[in-house]
Parts: sequence; C-alpha cells; structure tokens
Amino acid sequence: MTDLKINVINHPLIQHKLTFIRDIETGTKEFRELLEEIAMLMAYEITRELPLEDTEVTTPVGPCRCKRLSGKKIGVIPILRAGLGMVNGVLKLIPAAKVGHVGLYRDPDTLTPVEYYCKLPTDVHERELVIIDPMLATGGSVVAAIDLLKRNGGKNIKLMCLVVAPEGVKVVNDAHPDVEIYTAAVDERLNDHGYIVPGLGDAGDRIFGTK
Ligand SMILES: O=P(O)(O)OC[C@H]1O[C@H](OP(=O)(O)OP(=O)(O)O)[C@H](O)[C@@H]1O
Ligand SMILES: O=c1cc[nH]c(=O)[nH]1
Ligand SMILES: [Mg+2]
Repeated sequence: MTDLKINVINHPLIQHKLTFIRDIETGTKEFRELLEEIAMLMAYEITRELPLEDTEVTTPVGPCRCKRLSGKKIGVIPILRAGLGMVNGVLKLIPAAKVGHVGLYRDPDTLTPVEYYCKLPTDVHERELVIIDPMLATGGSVVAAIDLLKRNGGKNIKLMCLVVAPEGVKVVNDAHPDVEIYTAAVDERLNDHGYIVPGLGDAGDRIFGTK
C-alpha cells in the first residue's frame, strides 16, 4: 500500500522502547511503564504545532519577555481498554487536558467494534481532540470512535497509535481524511484473526494482565 497518509515518529527513544514492548518476554509491569513513556514521547512530538503567545515574567535578575501556550483546549480520548495505558503519559505533558472515555471492544468473530461506554467533556466541540489507542488493526474501532466524536460535535481530531496495520490506516484515511494519524510503526499486515503482524499481541491483555 503506497498512498497511506500517516506520520511515523522515528525518534530513537521511541523506537528503542517499542522494541522492548513488542518482546513476548516483557511482563505486564514493564509493558505498562514502557507504554506510558512512549505515549509521553509521542505527545511531545504531536504537540509541536501548538500556538504560543507572548508573555512576560520577572526572573531573579529582571524582566523577561517569553512565550506560553495560547490556551488551546485539548481533549484526550482513550479507547477502552487499551487506550487507558497511554493516558498518564500524555497527561504528564498536557496536565490541563480533559479526558473523554470511549468504550469499544472488537467482537472476536466478526472483528467489528461494539460500543459499551461513552463519557465526553461537555465542551468537546471546542477542544482539539487526540484519540489514543495502542493498536490500529482493521480500523473499525477507530472509525467508530471518530464517528462518535463527530456526532457529539468534535471537529479537530488527531489519532495517536503505537502500532498500525496498513489495512487499518487505509480504512481510517478513506472514512475520515481530515484526521491526522501519528504512529511509532507501520507494520506488515493483519493475520487471519485480525492481529497485527508482527505487532505486539493483544495490547489490552498485556497491559492489564488478562489472559
Ligand atoms: O482496528 P481494530 O480491528 O478495530 O482493532 C483495534 C482495537 O482492538 C483492541 O481493542 P480490543 O477490542 O482488544 O479491546 P480491549 O482494549 O478491551 O482489549 C485495540 O486496543 C483497538 O481498540
Ligand atoms: O494486533 C492487535 C490487533 C487488535 N488489537 C490488539 O490488541 N492487537
Ligand atoms: Mg484487547
């Protein structure tokens, strides 16, 4: 697939940590820690364009003209469950962000997403939204989450995933071309069970120690 619209974050620290997170030998505690760290590093990259405004403070030596964020309101939207593993990393860099939760699980037979929870900030329509989920596989869950946000007035939406499959990127690009996607890796393909190859297995199970 050649014409995918996606931003791959190749920062060496992210790539290094991703190697360990993929490893089958990495246990739950370390997996969680690595995912949080990578989420923080990815948040650093995707906030590069946030607008600044001039301000002034007084240092111990005297007045200093400097910059501060110009009050852009951000909403972080984890897709449950696995997206929860990225929330704290993002909030470390953007502590004033509000968090909206979208609960979706993938039916194991049909691979289609099933919605079971939704709680969004009341001013979701005014916020720059960042959907977070470690895995973008068929794309069904992300498209359902974006549909839901847009139905609730969400306009300005980005997507941050740790690992993606080309098939899923194409589905999201086609359904929501306005949504910018950021990832640490575009993997080879999906297998017959809808898992990303080589991927990292089931992210939710690895974060929460289920299975
Ligand atoms: O692109 P898709 O084919 O929709 O698959 C990706 C989804 O699958 C996983 O969630 P899962 O359904 O395993 O739920 P969980 O996070 O509760 O484990 C993952 O965290 C994504 O949300
Ligand atoms: O590889 C995959 C695909 C969907 N969900 C996961 O957690 N992993
Ligand atoms: Mg899962």
